[in-house]
Amino acid sequence: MTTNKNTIYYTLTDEAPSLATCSLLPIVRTFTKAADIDVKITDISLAGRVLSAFPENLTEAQRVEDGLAFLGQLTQDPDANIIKLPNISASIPQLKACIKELQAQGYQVPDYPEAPANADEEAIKARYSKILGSAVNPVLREGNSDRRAPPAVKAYARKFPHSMGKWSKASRSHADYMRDGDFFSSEQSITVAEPTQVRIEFLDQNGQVEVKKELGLEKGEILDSMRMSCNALRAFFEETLQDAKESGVMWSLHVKATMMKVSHPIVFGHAVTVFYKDLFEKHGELFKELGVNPNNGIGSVYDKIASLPRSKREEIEEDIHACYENRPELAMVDSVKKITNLHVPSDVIVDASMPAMIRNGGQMWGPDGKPKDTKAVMPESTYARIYQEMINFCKTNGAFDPTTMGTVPNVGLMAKKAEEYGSHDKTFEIQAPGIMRVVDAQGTVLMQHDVEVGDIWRACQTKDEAVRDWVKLAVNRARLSATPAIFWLDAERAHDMQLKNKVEHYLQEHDTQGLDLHIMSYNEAIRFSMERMIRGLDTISVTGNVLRDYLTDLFPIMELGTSAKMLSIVPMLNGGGMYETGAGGSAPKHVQQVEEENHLRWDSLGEFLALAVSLEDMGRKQNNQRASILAKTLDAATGRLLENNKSPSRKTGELDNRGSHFYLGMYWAQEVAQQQEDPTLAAQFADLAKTLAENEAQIVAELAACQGKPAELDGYYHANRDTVKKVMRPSATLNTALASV
Ligand SMILES: NC(=O)C1=CN([C@@H]2O[C@H](COP(=O)(O)OP(=O)(O)OC[C@H]3O[C@@H](n4cnc5c(N)ncnc54)[C@H](OP(=O)(O)O)[C@@H]3O)[C@@H](O)[C@H]2O)C=CC1
Ligand SMILES: O=C(O)CCC(=O)C(=O)O
Ligand SMILES: [Mg+2]
Repeated sequence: MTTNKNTIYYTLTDEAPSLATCSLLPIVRTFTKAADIDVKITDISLAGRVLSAFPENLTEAQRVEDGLAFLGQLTQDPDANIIKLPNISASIPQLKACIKELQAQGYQVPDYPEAPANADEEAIKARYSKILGSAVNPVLREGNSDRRAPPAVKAYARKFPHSMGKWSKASRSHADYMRDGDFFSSEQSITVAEPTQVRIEFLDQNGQVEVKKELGLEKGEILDSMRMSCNALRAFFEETLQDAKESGVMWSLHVKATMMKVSHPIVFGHAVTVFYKDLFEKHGELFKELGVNPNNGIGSVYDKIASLPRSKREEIEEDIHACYENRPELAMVDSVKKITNLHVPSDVIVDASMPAMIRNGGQMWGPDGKPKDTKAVMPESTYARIYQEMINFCKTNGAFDPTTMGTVPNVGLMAKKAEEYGSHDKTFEIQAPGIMRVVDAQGTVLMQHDVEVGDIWRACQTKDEAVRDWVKLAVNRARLSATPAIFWLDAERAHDMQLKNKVEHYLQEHDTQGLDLHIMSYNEAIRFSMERMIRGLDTISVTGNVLRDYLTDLFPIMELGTSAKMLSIVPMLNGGGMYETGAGGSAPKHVQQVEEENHLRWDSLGEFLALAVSLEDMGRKQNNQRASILAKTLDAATGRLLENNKSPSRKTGELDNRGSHFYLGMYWAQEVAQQQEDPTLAAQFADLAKTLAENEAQIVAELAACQGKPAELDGYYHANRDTVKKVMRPSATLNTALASV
């Protein structure tokens, strides 16, 4: 691998962020080339990953580099400097749609074989399984996570607060979770003293052993195992549905089928077959023949029945509608298009969906398009309880106030596929009654669970090195921000107690004098943080991987309206840096708005913040003074952009993503032109600063003129880059000004 120390690797991803990149990069490169920095695009989009997985199916000209493999290696390089935008963590329906689009464009990639009929199809499925779900982040995140709202961003939220729904004390919204039979209630955990080999085995009722997986564990590594009972899960869904029906509250499901890519789609599938029980009972045989997969949502039924004769299809559709009669109202993703919460597993993703509901006064959208109180069902009680705590808090204290509230940054454990990130190949849906167990080389049983058909069993690994680095990061962050830091570790969780030992041990490696560090259970920790937050005080949350994911949407969405405005840094274990843009996803709804009205409401603030720290790092590590100047001036420009409220508006016709990029470019050019550390550099940008300021009205008008009409992108997952460039760069005046530098 040849890498250049003066290169920033900027990822090309999917949906809204990839559109934004087409407009932002030409501006960024205008600046970075003055510091001899190359900003290179690396394709890790879903379509790019599909294409690179099947080179033999493509012509020479169609083949693409495996961007993810390249960046995966780069993460080990101490000079790595990567800017990572959010990418699609694909559900099966998203993957299939992407494949279909590529095939229509002439790429002969194979169909996704849901039920492989032979060895070839097995092999194809195995290749695709590496692309499904959270397939990018665990590979690139070779470090722990440091996510926070910089002071300028907090100041912006205080000056221009987003709207918050009102919380009524009489709200009936609540989180509902399993009280027994879930992963939480069965979790076991060990730490191995020395490097060792273990086997994950299934022991059937006849005493036959099947080795499911062999694992090498490092010294000090933590291994967890847990079981979710299928019967308990289904009974729980049925109870929650009946309870919601009787009490007249809406029902919604919140899982993370992308990150927990094996276990949560199965959980989602059970919700579908319990909610539409009568339908699946009546048509079970036919659905099996048609290949309906409830784990893909009720959308899978609609897909598969499309080929049936009209009368049969209508009968089934009527049976679907009949299910709604006996069930509570179901939360909707799009009530106009009749897309429910159970349509596809990637539409409602808990990290974003629960905060959105809480921000909205505890309500979600009902089938009639009206906001309603809802029962938010999250089977895994491990994490669901924090949402109930926040709901209780809002019922008592009212909605949070963005103009006065403090902030809760996060230091999250995720390096080296920590915790759930590494669970995919160690998660099993049980096929027969028996025992799942972890056995060492000597045959000693280290952990075991009785299991029944349909249960989900999973194991997770956490490396000692990752924990040690996480503790260090927490101590440094607490010191740098002079803020109390809470380790969220639950005394009732076996895994957390293993972690606690390590935390206590590794804290001794640091000077913690004067720091305010605590270890608290999740409920205590969230209450403590919220109590402080409404008094304007800040509290760092130091958490495991799933809470990292959940909290870095939950708090920012209350504080800033969106997690897109977070600074999100991954200091890599080997010394390199990855700078993520915000803490949110790829905003599919935003693309729809572009297609319909040519307005992109994506806020690139996360990209601006990430680029500034990336340049700062480049300046320091490569001794590139111009990079340091660009970092400082970019920060100042971002501050002005926030101060003057030049962020994208949600409304078509008003300033959008492209307009905010123009303002960033103008302010940045002005800041560079004004600085005195490097007069040659200042002179280089004086003309641009002047031209952009003089043509501000003209450029803004050109950027507004294109809006209000549909925009054709020639593809969704694999849009034509030239077409997208035209759509995203409609101002001739701006383009000419940039080209002249
Ligand atoms: N780091 C990563 O790679 C991540 C990837 N994902 C992936 O993203 C996709 C969508 O996930 P989803 O759970 O819907 O979450 P998103 O964060 O994409 O969307 C939730 C909502 O957040 C708001 N939002 C997010 N980013 C921005 C932004 N930059 N500017 C303005 N508003 C923003 C939008 O609200 P509004 O509609 O009100 O404008 C959006 O509809 C999935 O494929 C998921 O797998 C998700 C999280 C992280
Ligand atoms: O890896 C993923 O699928 C999602 C990651 C995510 O949501 C996050 O890091 O906040
Ligand atoms: Mg997230």
